[in-house]
Amino acid sequence: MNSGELRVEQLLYGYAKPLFEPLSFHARKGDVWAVLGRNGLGKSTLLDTLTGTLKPLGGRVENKGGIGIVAQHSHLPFPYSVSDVVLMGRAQHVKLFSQPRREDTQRVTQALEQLNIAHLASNTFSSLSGGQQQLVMIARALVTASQTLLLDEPCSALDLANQQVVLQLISDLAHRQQRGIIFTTHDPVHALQVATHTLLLLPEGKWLAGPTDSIATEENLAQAYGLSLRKIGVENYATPFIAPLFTIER
Ligand SMILES: Nc1ncnc2c1ncn2[C@@H]1O[C@H](COP(=O)(O)OP(=O)(O)OP(=O)(O)O)[C@@H](O)[C@H]1O
Repeated sequence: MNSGELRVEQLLYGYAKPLFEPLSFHARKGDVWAVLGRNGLGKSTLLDTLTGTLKPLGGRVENKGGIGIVAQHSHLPFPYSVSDVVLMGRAQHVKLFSQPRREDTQRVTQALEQLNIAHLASNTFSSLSGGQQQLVMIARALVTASQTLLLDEPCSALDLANQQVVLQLISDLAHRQQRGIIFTTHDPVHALQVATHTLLLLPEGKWLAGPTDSIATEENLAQAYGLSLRKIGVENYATPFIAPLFTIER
């Protein structure tokens, strides 16, 4: 197994009983996996199981190179500055009670610049908006050594432009740095834009996993969301949009 790989075999996960039929998929380095599915179906619980926070009820999760996670919401108990929060991502590199090296602080500055939040470096993390906090936690993930990164709804609090910044970073992390990425989202367009592979969680414990083109089809998405929808192409633009065929009654 290569660094940055994550293999899930016959995994049963959940709380009192499994949420899904045995789940198997293989995220290789350089892959971007999107996890799609309705509210409360088990996306966050899956990520918690992959990191080992939650014990599997059966089956196996194998990983090489370490797993880092960007949670949906982060509460920090002390008034840390934004740059300190990102520096925590270098914990494996900075020895306890020693000063960070120049390389560590450079990486932190670079990550803040990549996310267009360098101007917030000395602000207190808890004083930021939800979306700004989300960007800081993604910056922290950028500077970690973990070769597999899990991101729980990384775009949920972001405006349209910042969603694209984060999706571009996800793509860069996979393709340029050859990390393995798994992210959850409620927007199937995000999967179509950046995910090489998709895990689609369906009702009644069913699931589908494989290359995004073959999984995120109109038919499968309609089944997942219980809604008719169409993929609509835009000229000179690679990614189709998803339009729900739903009319609001007035
Ligand atoms: N600590 C817990 N103990 C028992 N059941 C839980 C616990 N946390 C979550 N659940 C249940 O597990 C199921 C999956 O929850 P999870 O948070 O993984 O869903 P999700 O797909 O991430 O949802 P959303 O899209 O709304 O964020 C839900 O039915 C939820 O009520």
